Amino acid sequence: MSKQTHSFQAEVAQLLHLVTHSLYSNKEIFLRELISNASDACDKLRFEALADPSLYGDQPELEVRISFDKTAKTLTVTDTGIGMSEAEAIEHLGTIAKSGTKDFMNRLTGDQKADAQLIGQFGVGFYSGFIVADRITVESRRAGLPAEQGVRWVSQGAGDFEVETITRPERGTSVILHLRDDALEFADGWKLKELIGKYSDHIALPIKMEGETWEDGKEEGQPGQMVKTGAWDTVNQATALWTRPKKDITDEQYQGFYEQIAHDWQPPLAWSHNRVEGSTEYTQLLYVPSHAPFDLWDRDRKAGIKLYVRRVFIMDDAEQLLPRYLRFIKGVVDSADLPLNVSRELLQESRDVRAIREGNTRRVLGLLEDMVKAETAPGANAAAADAAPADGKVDIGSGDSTPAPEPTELPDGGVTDVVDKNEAPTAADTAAKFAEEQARDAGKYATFWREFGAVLKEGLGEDHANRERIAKLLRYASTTSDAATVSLADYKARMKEGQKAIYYITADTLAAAKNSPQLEVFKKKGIEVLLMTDRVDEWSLSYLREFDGTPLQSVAKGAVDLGDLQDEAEKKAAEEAAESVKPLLDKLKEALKEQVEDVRVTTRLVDSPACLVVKDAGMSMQLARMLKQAGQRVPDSKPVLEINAEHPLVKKLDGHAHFDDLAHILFDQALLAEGGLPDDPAAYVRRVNALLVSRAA
Ligand SMILES: Nc1ncnc2c1ncn2[C@@H]1O[C@H](COP(=O)(O)OP(=O)(O)OP(=O)(O)O)[C@@H](O)[C@H]1O
Repeated sequence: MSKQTHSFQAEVAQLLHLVTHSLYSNKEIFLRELISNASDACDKLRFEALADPSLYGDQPELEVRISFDKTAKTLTVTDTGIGMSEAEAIEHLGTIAKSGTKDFMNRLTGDQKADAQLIGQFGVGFYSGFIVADRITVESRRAGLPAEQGVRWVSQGAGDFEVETITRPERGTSVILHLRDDALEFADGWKLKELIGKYSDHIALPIKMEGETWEDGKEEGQPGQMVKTGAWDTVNQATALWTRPKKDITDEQYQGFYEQIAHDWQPPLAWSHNRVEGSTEYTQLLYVPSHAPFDLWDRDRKAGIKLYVRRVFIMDDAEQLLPRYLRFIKGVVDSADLPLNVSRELLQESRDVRAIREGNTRRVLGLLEDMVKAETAPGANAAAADAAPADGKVDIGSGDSTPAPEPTELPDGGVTDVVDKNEAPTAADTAAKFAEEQARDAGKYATFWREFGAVLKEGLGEDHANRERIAKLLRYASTTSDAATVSLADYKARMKEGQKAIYYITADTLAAAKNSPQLEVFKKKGIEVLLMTDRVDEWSLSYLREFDGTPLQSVAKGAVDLGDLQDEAEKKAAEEAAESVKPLLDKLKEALKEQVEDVRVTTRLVDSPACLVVKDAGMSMQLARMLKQAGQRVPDSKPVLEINAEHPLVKKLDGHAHFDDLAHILFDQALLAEGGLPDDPAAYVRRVNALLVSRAA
């Protein structure tokens, strides 16, 4: 077929412009992106070939070859992966299927470093080739298609690309970059090897380069040069990182692997690498990222765990391997038990998967607990070091050569971690290492909480089995701390003598929570109240009725019962006040019968005249508002108006000429004070103005 010219989808053209301009200062990332695509293509072939081994044809090797030609100014990345048919090349290299790409463009900041980090997350990988090339030729043949059905795709990275049919004897893809004059540094063996080591060492597939050797000039005075030997050498480690013994892996390598699988160039906060043995056998390598992705709140967001079965890549985003509330975790699970042809449907039913999921959950919670320990016990001693390594990293036995040491049974579920006992360090070593790790880890949990705390809270409702562990990890702001640093245990330790509950309030913002009239009596008595402002708080706390034997009590629900914190005299005064204003309460009830369920005297107010509360079992007004905003149906329920009998405004009410207006103003103000809006704001304004005028007159 003759050449056809196609236009890029408008978004691609726009993207190309952005990519080549904004990433120019970080040129070298193109190689990582192209190798990553080549590796994905090989993974795809390996997976499809499980069902149809003939796809391998006469080329069983899966590998990536990188070659360059200084004279022709080209750099070529070739893989023996799945390849592309002509239609696929047009589709995959000419359009962007992902809806996230628009988001990508909106997020480009002009700050080149930040933008470079975004590139991988949004899958604009291939186009990064245009940072260093003024023309890219892609030659490909899809596995299973005959040699005559190869395709050549050529583009200069502007508005269009050309496609023609070619004969290509080999399966797979070659991406040929025609280097720009200012990118010729990449047509160099040393440079390329350095970049492969930096970015792609952990690709579980051989990356090969042709060997070079020095040849002296043939004649006197002629300069020598490097010449190709014709032998292809593997230049990366080419073993799946998670199968290597932990002691052989450096922190930099763990971080490099994280970059590769998470497409995140900021180092993770912590990781945990274990082989688990027992009735279900698997290796897990799980990372806690240091920042939230842009789509953390997207309900359809992909999960971050890659599933392998005996080192064969099976799928990305295996959502069954961790509960949803840990969806921010990235990593790899390699199962020894699952069948290679496992499907997503099968995963849902598998007992092994359930065991892995539970094991992963425990491990992540353990990692978080270790971060907390590192924060709360600086300078811990060797005894603590014996109990737990600071970052939860546990030694792993060798994947291949060394037989795994005997595991010790853990009481909680039959899974075990393999600890290489032969390598046991001395107590002094451990203590020194632990102290060093702690210094490094200080502040990590605070970072974690800031980024992911709100997601972890979902676990209260989602994961009954681990609810207590999750509860210990929660952090809130409180009337003693604006920062979300107060744990429920801290709170309990500070409770007043005679205090029977952990008090909290939910609101839209910290300011609204802090200044809520409902807090007045708590402030007066110096009782700490937790301030909750996450949308998920109210819902999640409905699953946490108590912590360590102490009930949690919303200060905006039910009547305040400060129990022993109120002395007899106060109780008596309150009862008397209630009696004396009874006729007023009846009148208010009548005036506001459309708005409120009841009117009663309160002891929770000091400076404000009134506030609104809901009944003990009722949905808080804050949650009701949130649900309504989200378009959900909310059962109609009216709040209770509580009035402060000591307040001058309340005292003035009885017998006032504008009683009805005042009653409504009292109600609307109470609503405003706790973050709501009057049903009829104009009527509220009218009433206030009428009163102001009548006073002025
Ligand atoms: N070497 C290759 N072999 C086969 N298909 C490829 C190759 N390189 C790219 N493709 C196809 O082109 C598509 C677009 O590649 P691109 O790098 O732009 O995004 P991506 O790989 O999907 O995303 P990301 O870079 O985030 O992994 C790929 O999804 C794949 O289908």
